Amino acid sequence: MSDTRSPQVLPTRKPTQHLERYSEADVPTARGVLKTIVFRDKRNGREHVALVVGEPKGLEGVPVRIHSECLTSEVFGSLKCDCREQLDRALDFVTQNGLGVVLYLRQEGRGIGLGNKIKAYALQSKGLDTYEANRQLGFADDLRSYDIAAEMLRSLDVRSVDLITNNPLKIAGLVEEGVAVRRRIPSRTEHNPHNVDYLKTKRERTGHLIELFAEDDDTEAKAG
Ligand SMILES: Nc1nc2c(ncn2[C@@H]2O[C@H](COP(=O)(O)OP(=O)(O)OP(=O)(O)O)[C@@H](O)[C@H]2O)c(=O)[nH]1
Ligand SMILES: [Zn+2]
Repeated sequence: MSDTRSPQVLPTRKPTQHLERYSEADVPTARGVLKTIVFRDKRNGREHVALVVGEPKGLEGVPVRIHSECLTSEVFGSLKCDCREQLDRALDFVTQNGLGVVLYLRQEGRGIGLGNKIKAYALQSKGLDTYEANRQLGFADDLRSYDIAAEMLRSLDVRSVDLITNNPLKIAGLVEEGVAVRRRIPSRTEHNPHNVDYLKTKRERTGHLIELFAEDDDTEAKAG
């Protein structure tokens, strides 16, 4: 992953306080020790996790991945999306860097939940794309909110973030919640025959900054 500078936008929204910092412990993993902090949402009891490497307190430009739960890929190895690989790459990055935070948010299926995501997959197997399937089920394209992530970052006293993402709406959502985003770090993953349409749809419908093919690099190089 390499750094791509983007201008910082000033925060706009008043901070919320929905989370209780509930528990924390050091957890040994194959990549090294991850300080694991659980936050509980007082509104619904949902538990979100901050995995912390190093001491980000008071620092600017902390590498941060805000990752939305995807049980199907992360636990069962589904090839329909690139979530598991994005999580793996982000954990590689922060552990090798010796500093960084991965926020693991329980917003499965962009917020519609596991059961509805599987309903959406059933519709996709009949030809709908990921957003059309959501709409047919009566949901908006993306139900996630970034107030939770912003609150977690405030609790960790992270001053500004270098965000590991391809999603410009995620950057905008965070800034709106008062997080200073210093730059974007692209989240590069491989495509496969099962997820290539999903990745293309994200790129076309929500402007995800994904390079899928070799010619994408050529186009960018020519444009630049
Ligand atoms: N509703 C729905 N959710 C999906 C589908 N495929 C993956 N997801 C969920 O999408 C979430 C990940 O969001 P993405 O839009 O892939 O990526 P992002 O987090 O917005 O952007 P990045 O930061 O670049 O990864 C996870 O919670 C997945 O469970 C789908 O077909 N339908
Ligand atoms: Zn996924």
